[in-house]
Amino acid sequence: MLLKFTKMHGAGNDFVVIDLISQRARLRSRDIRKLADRHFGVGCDQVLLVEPPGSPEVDFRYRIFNADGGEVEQCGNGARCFARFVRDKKLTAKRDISVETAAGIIVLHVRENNQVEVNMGEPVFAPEQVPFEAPQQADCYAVDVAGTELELGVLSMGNPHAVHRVADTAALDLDHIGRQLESHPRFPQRVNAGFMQVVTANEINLRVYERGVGETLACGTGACAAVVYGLLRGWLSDTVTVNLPGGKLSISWAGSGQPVIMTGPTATVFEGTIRI
Ligand SMILES: N[C@@H](CCC[C@H](N)C(=O)O)C(=O)O
Repeated sequence: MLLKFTKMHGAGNDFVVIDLISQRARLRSRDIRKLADRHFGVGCDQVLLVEPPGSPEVDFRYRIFNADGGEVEQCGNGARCFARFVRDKKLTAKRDISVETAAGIIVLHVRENNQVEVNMGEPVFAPEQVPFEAPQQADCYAVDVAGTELELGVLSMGNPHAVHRVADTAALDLDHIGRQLESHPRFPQRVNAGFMQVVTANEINLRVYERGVGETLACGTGACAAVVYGLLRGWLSDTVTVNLPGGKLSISWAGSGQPVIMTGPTATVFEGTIRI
């Protein structure tokens, strides 16, 4: 079967986006892994599926698969590319687009300058909902990772995140520590592992070892999680520029009971067809 796709990225976090409204296909886990493979396929961190809505309350259904073939609940950079894609393909003319994800409904707003603002919903801290094994909820947790005790913020942005503050993100051996944290036994569904350096109260540097992928050039939900954790610890103010290896995101959070708002760029790289 020939499948049409679009290659996109948001701050370097790259995607193969597939329109399953205008074409029909059933993608198996091995098809996703092939699409994501940087040598034998197209290459991406995540495959995003654009599907018709399951209910009249929303405009589209948005499904996300990591490069390892596993379906996941949320992807922030992907959400921005999703909004750009459905407008470029004329699947909608709306600037406010509501989409159903495995983590609930999120709302995407396409600005005049093509930057997309996403209401990512409220962060969730209850350990059992992350999920994370802990006797009770706390602002931070001491977790032994490969023989080193790390102080971690743990929360869900629809998907699980652990965040650790470091003095210098450039000095990290992320492949080692990120891999160990991603599959730590206290995270039964594994975790996205973020390492943040506070530059000022309005700026951080962040590197993320993503669950099911490895280090990515940017992680939107990871940026949200880092800012939420930094704000709760009193290190950050309510609007923060997050410098990631592939670009910048702006994250705002007004505190408990409020949604996290993420703004950032999107880009289309090329379009193609692949035999699956
Ligand atoms: N790149 C993402 C997150 C993608 C999913 C993640 N790897 C997971 O397994 O939860 C983003 O921009 O948020």
